[in-house]
Amino acid sequence: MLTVEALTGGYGGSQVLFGMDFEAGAGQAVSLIGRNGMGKTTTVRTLMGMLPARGGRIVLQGTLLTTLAPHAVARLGVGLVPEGRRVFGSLSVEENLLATARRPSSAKGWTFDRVLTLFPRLRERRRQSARTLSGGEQQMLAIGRALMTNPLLLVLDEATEGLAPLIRHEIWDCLRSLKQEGLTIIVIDKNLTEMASLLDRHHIVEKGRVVWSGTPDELRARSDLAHRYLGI
Ligand SMILES: Nc1ncnc2c1ncn2[C@@H]1O[C@H](COP(=O)(O)OP(=O)(O)OP(=O)(O)O)[C@@H](O)[C@H]1O
Repeated sequence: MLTVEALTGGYGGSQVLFGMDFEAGAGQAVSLIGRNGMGKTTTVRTLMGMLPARGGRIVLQGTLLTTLAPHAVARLGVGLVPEGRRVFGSLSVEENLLATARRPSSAKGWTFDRVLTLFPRLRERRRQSARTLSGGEQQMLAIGRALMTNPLLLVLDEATEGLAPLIRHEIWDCLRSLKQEGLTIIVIDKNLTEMASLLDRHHIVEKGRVVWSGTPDELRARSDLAHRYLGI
């Protein structure tokens, strides 16, 4: 579905990605984990076309993404829930959702009504401006906005950061049901235990490359890895 091969990139004079390699099969959920500053968000920005790749390839269902602009990547079916929940604060919940809406390609696609059914809290607050929502509600809105683009691949960068445990559980439940519907998911997150039941595979990122990958069970059995690469 998605293949990232030997990807290099960075900002101006500083190289951050030194040959990222990973895959997400159709309908799989995979993680990028690792300590701060190791290149996870930079990988996401490069995948989305927000930063140019300097080398390597990103291929989505046979299409090379590496040279495409962000709007073209989004149109091919990659939906991003960015770090820091960037919703439009002055717009209402409804306006935020309609701003990214794309006509569903099938009857099963995401519509305004379906997103509000997934997140009933947003239905109650549909006319409220986004900046007055709680952190958890803004995160639900950020996920809802990404779903309104009817993605094939959903990428979540620290989607549960700073949220209360109960709200985090709601978000994981939502991601599990999206996966059951066949969506492919990439998550960057620090909650290893909570994400385990969603994920098929973890990828540990260290200094701009994947240094280990395996199932959540395999990671659980390797406390040395968690200590060395995740600082746990
Ligand atoms: N806009 C930028 N300009 C220059 N350097 C940047 C920029 N954004 C990030 N970096 C640097 O790139 C490196 C990787 O950052 P990145 O955000 O990809 O890490 P990360 O693994 O996602 O960590 P975190 O969990 O802290 O977000 C860091 O050294 C960071 O300081």
